[in-house]
This record gives sequence, structure tokens and C-alpha cells, in this order.
Amino acid sequence: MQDLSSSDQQIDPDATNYKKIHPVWGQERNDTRQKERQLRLFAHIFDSVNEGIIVTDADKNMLFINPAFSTITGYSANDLIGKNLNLLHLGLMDDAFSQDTWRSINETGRWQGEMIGRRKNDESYAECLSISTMKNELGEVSYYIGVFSDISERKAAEERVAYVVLHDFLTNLPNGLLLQDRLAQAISHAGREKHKVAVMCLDLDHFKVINDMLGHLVGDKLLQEVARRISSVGRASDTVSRRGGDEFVIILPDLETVDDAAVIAVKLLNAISGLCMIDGNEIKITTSIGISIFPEDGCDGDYLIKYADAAMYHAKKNGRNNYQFFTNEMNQLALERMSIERKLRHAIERQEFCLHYQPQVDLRSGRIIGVEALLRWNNPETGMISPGYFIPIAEETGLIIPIGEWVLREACRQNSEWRMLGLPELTVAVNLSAVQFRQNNFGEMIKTILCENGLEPSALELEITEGVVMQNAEASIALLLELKTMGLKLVVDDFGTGYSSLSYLKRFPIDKLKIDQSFVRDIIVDSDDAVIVSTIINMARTLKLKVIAEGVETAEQLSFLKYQECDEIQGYYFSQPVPPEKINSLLVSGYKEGNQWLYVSK
Ligand SMILES: Nc1nc2c(ncn2[C@@H]2O[C@@H]3COP(=O)(O)O[C@H]4[C@@H](O)[C@H](n5cnc6c(=O)[nH]c(N)nc65)O[C@@H]4COP(=O)(O)O[C@H]3[C@H]2O)c(=O)[nH]1
Repeated sequence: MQDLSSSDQQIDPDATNYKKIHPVWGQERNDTRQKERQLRLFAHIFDSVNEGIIVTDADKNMLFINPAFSTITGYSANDLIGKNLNLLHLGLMDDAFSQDTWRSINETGRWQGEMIGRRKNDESYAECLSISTMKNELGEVSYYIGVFSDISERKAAEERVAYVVLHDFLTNLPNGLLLQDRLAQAISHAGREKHKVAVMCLDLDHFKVINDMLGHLVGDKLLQEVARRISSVGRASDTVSRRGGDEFVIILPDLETVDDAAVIAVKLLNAISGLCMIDGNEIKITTSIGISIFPEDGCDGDYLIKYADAAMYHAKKNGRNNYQFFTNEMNQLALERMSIERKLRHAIERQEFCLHYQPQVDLRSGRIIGVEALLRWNNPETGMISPGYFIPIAEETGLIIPIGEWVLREACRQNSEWRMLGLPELTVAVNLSAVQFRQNNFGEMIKTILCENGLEPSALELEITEGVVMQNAEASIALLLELKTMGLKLVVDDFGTGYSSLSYLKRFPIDKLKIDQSFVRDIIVDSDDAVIVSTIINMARTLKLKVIAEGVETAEQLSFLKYQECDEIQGYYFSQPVPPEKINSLLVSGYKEGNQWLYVSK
């Protein structure tokens, strides 16, 4: 114990003799010895604990410190004794603390809390401190006793955890959780100051394609570079956060006018759209931005983000690389989507779905050799709803899983019914969404459905769009192989719109390419499209794949495709998608009016 008041201790020379001669004094001597032992024990505790201990007099002049105090703070007893406490704990002695806390310590006799201390080398540290008083017989404070531990490491660990919980690991930007908190603060502050807050949702254009083509490592570096560019625009008080994927949300607090947000949006578009060099790849990226404004569009943070998201969606539809402010019309669209989603949840059980079938014709024989099943939704309140509208909603909400299974089951049931009627054998092609394609046990489900309907696998063709197959090409190859091994036929749909490389095409275990109708539409008037179509046909031939052209509407388109030796066609020229009973008659009579093109099935 470092006793700094230099109190002297008297040592008893022979306690035993004393006790023999003066029994009462002997008792007193015993008590004194016990007290001495106790004192030594307390001194030992004082010296050996890990907590720092400091004792001051009533004027806060330091009297004692223990060794742990020196270890933690770096101060020796000589540095401190006789000096005032304010030398050490600036926080402890500042105005606010002294007024409130010292009063409370004097009244209640104790206080505990966390504060920042300062070591001798001027480094600050976090400590957990408790102060108690020792009073005299008159109730006046004689000593203050402070006991504290250094909690800097624990605090740093807590701060690290809090940081990880609130930040995005890839870009170190605030994540969605911190964003919500900052947005709530920005709204309440702007509400008081009668200012505006802008919420911006940014989504990179075609990021998925870059990620797929150049790999995730490049994709990640690109996101880091974009995060850096976004953060370089605007003020320090703005919050730039990453919500996941290639989506960023920015909060601009305390704006005077809506125009200020437009100015920042333009700066962001420019900042992001410069060329990026990543691992030797020159990448040009653009972004689409949606903006909502507090208080004009609403006062609820979640809604403001949703509205900015809806506006961003609009910017994408508007040709990308632009910004859009949220409007009530967009709100209307968002509400409409929500209502469709609600209705879609009950469409299967309410038997509102049916399939129409569009014939696929072999150009050499002129026969219908297959049909494509196309989903139709007839809702009693809204009437017919186009699959182009509701399928994306079903995909986003996951409803495509039960709906897709219903389509597969119904298409196989219908095919089996046609065969039982003795009609020519057809393959039925069914469209698959990305979510279905990557669904667990998808192969098993198809096996069960085929088995239930007594169909061999070659009676079913699965159409998967080029974009879906290329999303994760290596994983797609494995999935396609599994389906191919089962004996199913596989078609790459909308071919030409994606970014398939020849090397991948060679490795995909597919049977057929379906040329997207956007190329077929203009083959007669647009020489570029004509070249694309004839190239795809030649490439398919080289790779020993069949090729089908969709969206054939005119005799001229048909002649061109025949001349290019395309294998199959599908389109309004021969037939629109029709209910199944119409297919029965087409299979039997199989002709097109005007006799320009005559098909017979048998
Ligand atoms: N202008 C023109 N259009 C033609 C012609 N021939 C066929 N079409 C239309 O083109 C679309 C072809 O289907 P898709 O590209 O797979 O595109 C489909 C497909 O992506 C999706 N879809 C339809 N049914 C299903 C389904 O059961 N599951 C999934 N996942 N998607 C489906 O919805 C999309 C739109 O389907 P639909 O509205 O039925 O539209 C169909 C069809 O009616 C033509 O000569 N000219």
C-alpha cells in the first residue's frame, strides 16, 4: 500500500507478557493485533486488486493511490499525492459533472458510471468508475474513495460489433438499419426546422450483366468504386448507404428546395458514369435514380424509401441513366401492383388460371410438332390480366413457385389428354422463371408430374430465357445437365437478347434456340436484324442445335426463315395462342386460311 499520509504504526514488543501481568490490557493488545492483521489484509487487497483505487480528502486532494491505479494511468504516487483530482479526470471535474454529480455523491454517498479518463501520456481511456464517501461523526465528508477499471478494450469490442451490425461489409457504408435511424432523425429535425429531406434510391444499370460476365470479384470492386464516387458528391451530413446488391440509398437532410435534390441527382449521374478501370477491365456504368421528398410525399421513412424506389423503377423504364421524382401517379401504380399481388395469392385456389397453347410448326414437313403453353389469368374483378404484367409480380413475391408448378402439371395433363384422344404426339413447351429453375428438388417435382400423367420426359420441353441461363452460367450448366439426363428437352428462350458467349453455348446441354421475336419482327425491313437471325441459324446448325423463330406474323418473314433453313416457327401467322380445344381441331385439319400455307398433321 502506498501510504502517502505517513501515518506511523507502533509495534508491540511482547504482547504475551503484557497479557499475563495485565489481563485487561492483554485483551486490548489482542484487539490491537487483530486490527493490525486486518489492516495488513486490507493493505494487501488494496495493493493486489486489478481495479484502480484513489482516495482524496474532502477538498478532492489526492491522498492514496494503489498500484493498479499507476498501471492503468501511468501516474506514480509521487506525481499525484497532494494534488487536486482535476489533474486527472477532466470529465469528472467539468462544470456539468461537478454541479450535478458531486451534489448527488455528497447526498447519497455514492455514484457509479462510465467516463473518459486521461493517462499520463495524454491518451484517453474509457473507465467504469464508482465513487463513495466516508463521513465523520458530524455527517461531513472526510474522504472520497474512487474505484475504477479500464474498460477501453471492452468498449472497443462493443464499438466494433455495433459498427459491423450497422455497416455494409463490402463498402463500409451504413446499412439499411442505420439508414432507417438516420432517416428518422433527419425527418424529425427537418420537421422542426421546416426544411425538406430528399431520399434517393440508386440502382446501377445492367450491373448483373457485368457481374456475370466479369465475375463477382470485379463486381465487388466496381461496387466499392461506385460507393466511393457516390460519397464524394454532396455534404458530410448526407447519409450514403448500401441496401444490398447494386442498390444504394442516400438521405439529403435539411434541403431548402426540391431543386437542390435535382442538382445533387445530376452530380451523382455524372460522378458515377465516368469510366472505371478494374483489374484491367474498362467498365462504363450508369445509374438510375428515384427521389422522394419529405414532407411533400410523406412523413414516414419507410414510405419515403418505397416511393423513391418506385420512382427509381420509373427511371429505369424511362431509358435508365436518368433521375425521376416520385409522383402520385407512381403511387397509384404501386397500389395497383399491391392489389394484383393480393389477388394473385388466391388465383390458383379460385381456379382463375388457364393455359392457352400456341402451335409450333416444323418448316420442312409443315406439321404442328409442338405447342407452347402460355398462362392466362382471368380475374372476376379485373378481367384478363396479361402474363407480361403479373408474371414479374409473381416472380418478385415467390408466388411463381406454386403457379409454375400448376402450369407444369396442367400442361402435362393436357398433353396426356391429347394423346389419349389419339391426336398426333406433341411436345408441350413450358416457360420457366429463374426462381423455379433454381428451386430445390425441381427435377424430382417434374419426374412426379410426368409419372402422374404417364408421359415420357421427351414430351416436355422447358424454355429458359438466355438471361436466366447466363445469370450464373456455371451453376446453370449443372442444373441443365440434371434435367437433360432425365430426358427432358431444353430450349434457350428469347435468344439474342442476352450475352451468351459461344464458349458457353457449346457447354450448355440444350436442344434448341428460340430466336427472340424482336429480331424476327423487322427481318424484312432491317438488314441488321436479318443478319442477326441468319447468324443465329447458322450458329445453331454448327452447334447441332435446332432453331425456332417466334413472333412470325407475315408470309415474307416466313419465306425469309424458310430460305435460311430455320427448323421451326411459331407466331400469329399460323395461329395465336388458343384454348386447348382449338388445338384439337388444328391438329386434325391443320390449315391456314388463304391456302398460302397448308399444314397437315398426319
Ligand atoms: N406480337 C406477337 N406476339 C406473339 C406472336 N406469337 C406469340 N406471341 C406472344 O409472344 C409471347 C411469347 O412468349 P414468351 O416470349 O415466352 O413470353 C411470355 C413469357 O415470358 C411469360 N409467360 C407466359 N406464360 C408463362 C408461364 O406459364 N410461366 C412463366 N414463367 N412465364 C410465362 O409471359 C410472356 C408473355 O406471354 P404472352 O402475353 O402470352 O405472349 C406470348 C405470345 O402470345 C406474334 O406473332 N406476334
